[in-house]
Amino acid sequence: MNNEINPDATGAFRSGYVAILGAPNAGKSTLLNRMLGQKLSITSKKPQTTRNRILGVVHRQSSQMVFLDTPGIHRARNPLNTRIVDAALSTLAEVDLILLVVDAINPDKASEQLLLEKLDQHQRPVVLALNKIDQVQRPALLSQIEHWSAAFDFSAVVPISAKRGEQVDRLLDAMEAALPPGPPFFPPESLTDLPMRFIAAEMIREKAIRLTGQEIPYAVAVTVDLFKEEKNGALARIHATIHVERDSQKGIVIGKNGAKLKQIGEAARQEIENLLATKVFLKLFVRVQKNWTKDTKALRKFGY
Ligand SMILES: Nc1nc2c(ncn2[C@@H]2O[C@H](COP(=O)(O)OP(=O)(O)OP(=O)(O)O)[C@@H](O)[C@H]2O)c(=O)[nH]1
Repeated sequence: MNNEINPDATGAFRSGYVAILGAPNAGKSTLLNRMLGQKLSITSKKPQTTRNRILGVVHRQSSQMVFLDTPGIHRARNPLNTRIVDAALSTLAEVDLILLVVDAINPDKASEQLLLEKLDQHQRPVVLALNKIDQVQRPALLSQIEHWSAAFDFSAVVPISAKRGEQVDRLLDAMEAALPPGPPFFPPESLTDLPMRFIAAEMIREKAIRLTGQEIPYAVAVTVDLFKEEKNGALARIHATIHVERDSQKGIVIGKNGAKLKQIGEAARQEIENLLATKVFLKLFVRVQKNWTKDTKALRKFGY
């Protein structure tokens, strides 16, 4: 065991895998980023931007939590959504604890009902985070706490603001208490075991979605075609392709005289440089792949 890890007074160290579940837009990515203290999962004002399972590790003095970030569970309407739901549900069998995030401003009753039914079958401890309390009046919050406490036998119900970081420590305390005793899975310095090329692809996808505003829907995927570290890691050469569904979307992503693509590349490059702590040469391409969100074969290629 590493010297930096100090078991609590009883000598018990707790560890476990944690699945983050919740309706689209509940704030799962924001909360995960807050807990990890570093931006890994992507956030956006539009729902359903998290399509991949992201593994991050939170180290505390007396516990270690390994997070599996899952996409929002909602009713599947096309093959992409079916895969999202399958991925989210299959995560439950692998974890020691489930963290359910609910948007306290706009609880998505249908999604949450579906979720609670699934959670019942899994017999795992569930901690409920009632998120976005910065936007909710106290009486409304109290009635929500009552509602959820009656709806399910949660290990704990903790009101939080992921955005402001309010009560997030209390949430981590409650989660820690619900974990089984056990040694840490990873050395303390590991924030994530995600390969860097995956992180790079996520950063580019986030910038493409953010910088094209409302014009580009979820029909955006990014593949990293080349990721080469040079000069003993002082430089990373990255070639990536932004895949869209239609010619019109390609035009939007490229922009007038290539201005938009340049902006996306610049923003993504800076973020990847910060994360890798190296200089990055980033080259972006845009490709039209008709109907990729409906095409199961294409989905597999993009890793969904
Ligand atoms: N007011 C407020 N807004 C929040 C809070 N936490 C998250 N949000 C906002 O809610 C929106 C959705 O947050 P995300 O973290 O992307 O939500 P998500 O659950 O990961 O969404 P999906 O990827 O669609 O599953 C973003 O605009 C966040 O800024 C909070 O505590 N308070």
